[in-house]
Amino acid sequence: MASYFIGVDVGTGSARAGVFDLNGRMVGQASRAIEIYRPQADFVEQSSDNIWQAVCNAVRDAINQSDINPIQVKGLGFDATCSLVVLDKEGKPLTISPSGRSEQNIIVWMDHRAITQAERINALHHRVLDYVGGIISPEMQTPKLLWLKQHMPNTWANAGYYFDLPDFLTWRATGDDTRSLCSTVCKWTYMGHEDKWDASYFRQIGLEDLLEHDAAKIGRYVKTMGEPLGHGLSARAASEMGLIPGTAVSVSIIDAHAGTLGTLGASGVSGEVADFDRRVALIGGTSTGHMAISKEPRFIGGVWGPYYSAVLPEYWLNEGGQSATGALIDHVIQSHPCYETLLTQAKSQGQTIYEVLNALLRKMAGEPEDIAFLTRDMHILPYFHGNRSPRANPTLTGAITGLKLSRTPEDMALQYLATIQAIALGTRHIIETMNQSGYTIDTIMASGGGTKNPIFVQEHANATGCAMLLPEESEAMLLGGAMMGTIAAGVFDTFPEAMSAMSRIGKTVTPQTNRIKQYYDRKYRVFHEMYQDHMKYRQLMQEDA
Ligand SMILES: Nc1ncnc2c1ncn2[C@@H]1O[C@H](COP(=O)(O)OP(=O)(O)O)[C@@H](O)[C@H]1O
Ligand SMILES: O=C(CO)[C@@H](O)[C@@H](O)COP(=O)(O)O
Repeated sequence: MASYFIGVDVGTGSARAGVFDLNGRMVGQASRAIEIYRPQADFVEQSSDNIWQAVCNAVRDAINQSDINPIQVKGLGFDATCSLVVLDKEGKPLTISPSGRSEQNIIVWMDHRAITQAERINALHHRVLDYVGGIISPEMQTPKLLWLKQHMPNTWANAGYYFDLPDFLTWRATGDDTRSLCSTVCKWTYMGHEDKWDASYFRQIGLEDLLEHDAAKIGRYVKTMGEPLGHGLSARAASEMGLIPGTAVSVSIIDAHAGTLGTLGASGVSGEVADFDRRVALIGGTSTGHMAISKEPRFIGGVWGPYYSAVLPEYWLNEGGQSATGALIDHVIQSHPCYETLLTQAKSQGQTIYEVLNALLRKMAGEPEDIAFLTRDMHILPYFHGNRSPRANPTLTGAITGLKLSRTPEDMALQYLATIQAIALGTRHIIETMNQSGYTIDTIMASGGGTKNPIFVQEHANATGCAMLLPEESEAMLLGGAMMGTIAAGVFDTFPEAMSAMSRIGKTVTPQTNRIKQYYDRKYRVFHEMYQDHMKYRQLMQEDA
């Protein structure tokens, strides 16, 4: 009987499961929506019970769809967004919300309630900040924990566990509360290269209580991805998922990092080999992550990391990112007066709204090579949810120039295109910054929901001048999770082995023409000027105050 491996991926909008064979071919897949609450501006919350239920249902559906016997499943790997889960001492959900509802027990990664706490931490210039790009982000866990301590003393007093969402999932699956090196290094300031928490940091920021009892609440045991947890799947979780108790479960990973496992080492039919200095993995979902790895630590201001062994053992990860990309595209189109009309049209044609907008752009341009030029007079500064990299400023905001008194579908298509182009220019800015610090990136290994969109992919190639390599298996996060399951089950010994057996390049998209390159060079200048103008406005208004 053939063996199969399951990857579970919890993104911002849904929980997904995929069943894979040892060649990395997916034989079954399912997805379930998850709830999201926004009780006030900058607050974004979820429920760990709701997410666990969605995970179990997705796993059951994926197995049914794949038509395999659960006994053939030999290993599982979980990935998820790096959101903060809070449980009481019995392991029950504990509120983190102004609503007071215990179901709302997750502060989602994109929540910006802790901007003040992050600023306070940054003012201390502690050495752990050297390992997060020089500036801690309110999207990371220690500012959020500080916010909780200051604003929700009851929750603070009653909390028994603080988990990164991926680690919550493996704890719920196995009963083992070991934490992942990926989450703890990337989001919790664990010093992976020294294999310890830095007590002086926790003391300085006022969270020294978290290190009591061997840091039991935030991570007493920290292990590398691929290591098996406890005795595998517990009887309870196995019955919830329709699997066999004892099935191997790997230490978890963050979603973008699983996408990196699923793509960064992929080989190609034309003999492409993985040169990690030249490759960046781009995971385009609600946000976008830009992941590059090196043998030596590279300290790049405004780019998260260097993170030791956060994706591949003994490699340092530099993680660039944009906090709102898919979320920004959706925000711009959903805010347009033509949204409902185009959505109805898309549904009646059995298409997505992106397909309808892409078709409209093709019609407006005449030739596919002319699409980029449609926005000569429309430019967007894409910092609607701050800038994660390389400016590392969560307080920045967005801007659009070139608006008219127009409310036509064509006008909506232009705003949609200009948004994609601005996001692509943000990626160019991040790659340029990485290339000033030792990388020679000219190849983007692309995955995530945004890369289902051919215009998103083509405009990223045009704006950056890089080749976009799309994996044969588009669900790269699920594949990365399944790879971890193969290692936990002892099928492969190392990630490079699993990567070369299970991931392949499917398609390459290259920049279109030299004329488009020159056009994007000009748009890139506008992109920078818009930021400078934005800062000038701020300065002017501060003088006014
Ligand atoms: N079929 C599609 N065509 C174009 N864009 C898509 C498609 N599906 C998803 N997207 C884009 O991808 C984003 C979500 O990506 P996804 O990887 O599913 O998200 P997450 O992992 O954050 O839950 C959406 O906001 C949307 O912009
Ligand atoms: O911070 C990170 C990754 O390190 C977040 O952007 C990430 O977890 C959110 O992922 P999605 O955009 O939902 O795929």
